[in-house]
Amino acid sequence: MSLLQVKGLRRDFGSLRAVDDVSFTLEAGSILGFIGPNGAGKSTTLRILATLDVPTTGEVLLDGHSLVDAPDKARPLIGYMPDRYGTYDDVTVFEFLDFFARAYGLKGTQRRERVESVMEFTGLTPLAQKLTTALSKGMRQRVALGRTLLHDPRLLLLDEPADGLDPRARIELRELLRALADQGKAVIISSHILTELAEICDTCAIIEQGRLLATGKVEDILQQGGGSAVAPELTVRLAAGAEGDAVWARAERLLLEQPRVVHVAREGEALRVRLELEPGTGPAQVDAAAAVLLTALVSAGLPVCSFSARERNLEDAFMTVTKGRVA
Ligand SMILES: Nc1ncnc2c1ncn2[C@@H]1O[C@H](COP(=O)(O)OP(=O)(O)OP(=O)(O)O)[C@@H](O)[C@H]1O
Repeated sequence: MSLLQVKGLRRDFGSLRAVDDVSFTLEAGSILGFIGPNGAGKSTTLRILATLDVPTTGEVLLDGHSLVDAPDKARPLIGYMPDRYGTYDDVTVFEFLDFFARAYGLKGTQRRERVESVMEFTGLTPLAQKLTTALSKGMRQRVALGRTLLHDPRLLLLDEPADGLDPRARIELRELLRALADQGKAVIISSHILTELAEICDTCAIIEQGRLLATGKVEDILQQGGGSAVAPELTVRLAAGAEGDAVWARAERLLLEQPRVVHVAREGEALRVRLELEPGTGPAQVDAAAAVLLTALVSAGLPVCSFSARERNLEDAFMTVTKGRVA
């Protein structure tokens, strides 16, 4: 049985249906990316999963306990990090975590050990005596994550945890979440930053206007709707040398004369080439089309120094699944 089972979840706010018939399951040890634009219903769904709200209809089972009928049994299993989390003035990292550990009912040595182990895991030990208000956003966010881990929950619900983090803090967050999944925790992370989710998640769910448009393994979603595993876009780099712009212009003209090429644009030191291929085209046909272009460029004496097809990414899949209706 899956750790989390969400069945036909619906949440109406007056006449607005914020969550509309959402169903999915999540296994222990896996990370689900919850993707959708602003207002899609991500936070509402996560709040219901955190037992902070109740669905209009539908059912959620966590380790067999109904979140609607027996929230008290499910709560100890849940760690929830909302999209806006506060810290208190004049409180150190240790005091902040210790306060919440008390709230979770931990006592004495057990409490101290738990706070220390959470600080160790999140890399906060050297900052234990720093005021939380003096921390960077990335570090404050680790404190918030640490707070959700104090009672060792089995399901982690993280609402836009990567929002506003710099690239380094994002990578570090990714590593922390992977380590938590490796410990057997199930993680749901919502975001509108698609590329980032692709790297971190095992499965993903795309939501728009309250409805799930696609769910499944990231690889399967990448294939969905687009028909091909590889986006028909190529990147060509030239060793243009002294001739410079003339070489780029020649390559651009030549590429535009080739069959299937619909668009060529210079981007810095590369040409991006878009192809038009029939729906259902597979990677082999994309490769064949690319080979024709490479042969044409080399035969014309153009100094190609790199030539690659761009992998279809989650952003492409999102645009296909939502039919480009949302940005
Ligand atoms: N308490 C509420 N009362 C009325 N409407 C609400 C309430 N909470 C959310 N909504 C509405 O429900 C819809 C879904 O909101 P939700 O916050 O779940 O979206 P989201 O995907 O998390 O977006 P964001 O990334 O902007 O937080 C929105 O139209 C929102 O205005």
